[in-house]
Amino acid sequence: NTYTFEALQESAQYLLDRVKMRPKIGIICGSGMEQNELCPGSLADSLGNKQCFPYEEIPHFPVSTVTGHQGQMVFGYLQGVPIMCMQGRFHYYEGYPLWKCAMPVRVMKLVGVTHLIATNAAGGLNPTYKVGDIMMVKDHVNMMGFAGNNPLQGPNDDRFGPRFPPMNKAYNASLLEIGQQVADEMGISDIVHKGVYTCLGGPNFETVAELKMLRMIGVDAVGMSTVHEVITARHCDLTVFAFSLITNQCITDYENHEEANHEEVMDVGKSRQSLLQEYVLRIVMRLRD
Ligand SMILES: Cc1cc2[nH]c(=O)nc(N)n2n1
Repeated sequence: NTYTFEALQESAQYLLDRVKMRPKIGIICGSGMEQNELCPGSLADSLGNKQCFPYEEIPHFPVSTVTGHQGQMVFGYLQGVPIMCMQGRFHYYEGYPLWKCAMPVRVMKLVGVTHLIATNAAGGLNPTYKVGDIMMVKDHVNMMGFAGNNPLQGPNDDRFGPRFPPMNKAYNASLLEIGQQVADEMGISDIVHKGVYTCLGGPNFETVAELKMLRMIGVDAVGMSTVHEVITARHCDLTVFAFSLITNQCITDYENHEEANHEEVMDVGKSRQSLLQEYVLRIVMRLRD
């Protein structure tokens, strides 16, 4: 892991020198596999007097050579609340090691962020989930970690956190409560669920056999991000809330010849954009109070 504490301090300092605000909330805007931008330009655009920093401008940030679309760190105000928002993230399937994918979380920490809201697109494995539903993550299965692929492997820097961080309370209970209350307020509790998320390396989608196995171990939604960012966030003691937009229903029987097609997934993302923004905004407002 070439991102020493000092290197990441330089990344953070670069930003701190250029923005006056000191955000306490960091948002990772999901964009699963070039699918819908969960945190569309519009969320970042709706930030008041925002400042954008393309990743390649920030010292030590990974350069997204693969995806083509340049990610950026956006600072701005959401209804008066200072926010630091990652627009576009790094994925393992693009060729970045997990510690590279998760380094922006440590930069958020060094900028002074205390709360992380992570969003992603995921396949719905729980049969009660519909395309377009939201699943608040109540727990995760670190599938890649089972094989030892972990963002924290290698020497530990105690300035970030402990060598053996607990993960039993990774997803903050009061934030989950707030997420539920906001869903109730918005009258969308019929499409908001609480479930278990797992992250696979990708880039391929899963086979039926793999999905059956994941279902057996209690997974409700499957994606290719978020777990390593949350592990890194908990390591440095950020309070975490995460949710998935269900962009397709995982096919768990051999007779069903449907396939998640890109267009359908994009439409889902677009159709849910304003609802997701409203959802995140209300949660942010509650955090401020
Ligand atoms: C972003 C995303 C969406 C899906 N759908 C799926 O069935 N399996 C996945 N791994 N992912 N990941």
